[in-house]
Amino acid sequence: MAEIQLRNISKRWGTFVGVDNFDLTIADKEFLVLLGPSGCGKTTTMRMIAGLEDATEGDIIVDGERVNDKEPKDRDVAMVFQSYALYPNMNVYENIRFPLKVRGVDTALHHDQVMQAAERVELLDFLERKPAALSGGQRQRVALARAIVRRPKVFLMDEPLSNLDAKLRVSTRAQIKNLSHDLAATTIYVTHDQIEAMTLADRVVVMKRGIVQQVGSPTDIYDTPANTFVASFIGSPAMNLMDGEIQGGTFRTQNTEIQGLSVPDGPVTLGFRAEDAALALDGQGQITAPIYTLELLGDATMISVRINGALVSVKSDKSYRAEIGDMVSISVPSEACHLFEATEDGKRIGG
Ligand SMILES: Nc1ncnc2c1ncn2[C@@H]1O[C@H](COP(=O)(O)OP(=O)(O)OP(=O)(O)O)[C@@H](O)[C@H]1O
Repeated sequence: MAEIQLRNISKRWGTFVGVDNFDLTIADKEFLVLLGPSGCGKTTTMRMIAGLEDATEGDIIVDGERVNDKEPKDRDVAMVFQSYALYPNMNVYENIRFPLKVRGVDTALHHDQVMQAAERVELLDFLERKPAALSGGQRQRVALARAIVRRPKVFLMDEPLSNLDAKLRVSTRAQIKNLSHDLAATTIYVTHDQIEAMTLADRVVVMKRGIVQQVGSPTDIYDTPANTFVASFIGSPAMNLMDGEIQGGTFRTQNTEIQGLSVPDGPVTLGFRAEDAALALDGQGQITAPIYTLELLGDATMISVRINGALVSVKSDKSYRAEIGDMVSISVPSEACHLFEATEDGKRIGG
């Protein structure tokens, strides 16, 4: 059992604010992903939970107990980093065993626990090897085995997949999800990769410049982004965003007219996802513009036009053929539209 409460925690270095007023309760066994661009404060948040960084303000409470003043080794957390952090002179067996020694676990239990952890991540054939003689994926599995060997209450993982190639990332991602489920540990996972966040998380926290932008399930965040920053960070491609004016329920901007929107008159940013729009083969769509680029994705063709200098994309059939410069018409149903204030990171106001 490990419920983690972060009560208004902040981290400042002088006047610089790394994390601002982070307030969230992470449920027992939850898989929480901290997502955001480089420098947004993800790692700092995690280091405060681990005790590697002091919180300037706020309380960190694990299972009802305030742990701010506890040493990292006295918090029941295991960390996995991007850089593996293995001991080069120890073989795989000794690397996995190390946390048991440090924590003073009864020596008689070590062998069984190491073997179980190694088996769990398919390393039994590599126990004698030193880290230098392992591939990146194998090294990351050693780091995982070392984290699970003593069955901590909390796992903290900082971009554990970012040194792996694309294929290994997918299989290791699946392994992490499965491990976390089986071990029933509370997991906090840091990434700047929105696909990792969406596939792994029970809940995602999207951060920007130290400030939480939105907390929600992957579906919430995808379907109802709280502002244009979240809308443009989640999804591949990101949500199409266009600046324009609403007048009498109709949105207008360059080459675009979308009716049936129920927000007050004035400037707005309108968004929609590529898969929620379609090519209007009869030419009667809401956006009509020349094709800027076409991308073959295998299962679909992505067609993009440019509106006020920004790319607006729509997914079409994989057999669709056209040339750059051909005129296309795109149908955008009003129900597919998200409306945001026309400001930087504009707040959601409708849709
Ligand atoms: N010891 C420190 N002193 C001053 N500023 C720091 C210190 N550590 C981190 N920062 C700053 O705090 C901000 C948040 O850093 P953090 O490492 O948490 O970001 P991140 O979201 O994890 O980024 P990345 O994905 O690049 O690891 C950054 O602007 C960083 O430069």
